[in-house]
Amino acid sequence: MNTQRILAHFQESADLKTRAAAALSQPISQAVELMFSALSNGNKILACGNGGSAADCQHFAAELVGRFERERFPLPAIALTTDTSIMTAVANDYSFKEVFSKQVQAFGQASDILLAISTSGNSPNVLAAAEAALEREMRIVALTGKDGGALAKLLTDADVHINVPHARTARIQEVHLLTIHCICDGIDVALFGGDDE
Ligand SMILES: O=C(CO)[C@@H](O)[C@H](O)[C@H](O)[C@H](O)COP(=O)(O)O
Ligand SMILES: [Zn+2]
Repeated sequence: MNTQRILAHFQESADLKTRAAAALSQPISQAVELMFSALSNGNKILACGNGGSAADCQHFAAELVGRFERERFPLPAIALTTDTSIMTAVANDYSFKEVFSKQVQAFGQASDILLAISTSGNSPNVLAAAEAALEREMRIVALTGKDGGALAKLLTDADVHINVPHARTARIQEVHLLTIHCICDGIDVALFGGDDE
């Protein structure tokens, strides 16, 4: 394979990360505050998304329940993407659109947080989960790209929108993962202190 193509991927990803830092640092900081406050009050975080974003949900839950960089007690985060029995039953008996919203209705409580990840902001099952979360008086942290899609329009002033300024799904996902690591670090700093206390 032509290595120029590989170099172009690295360059585009690095350029986007540099460009996105200024735009995203404020909403990422708001997401940390919202999540830390919810966790401190005994609430939990539910996460949903499709494909690569499903992997991001699991990655995030692993870092909260296990650990990120510091030794600490487990924090309650659940990826709604992992139980194949629930997902196949709901998809088979109702619709794929409801695979996350049924779980939000089952597990979500007022003041819990839904981490909704969609590069287009238009995945019907993520939108249904967001609607179910709002009905339950949960707050939403939305990770999107492109124009934020229909998800952007659902959010209220109490929610946080982290919108990656790019059109390419892979590039957006790469910034979503960096954002997730920033959030995990922010929660650790809120718990234990750090350079920016
Ligand atoms: O990882 C990738 C593409 O990089 C894919 O698996 C991608 O996540 C899937 O096509 C998703 O269904 C896209 O959904 P969304 O980000 O638009 O909500
Ligand atoms: Zn991907």
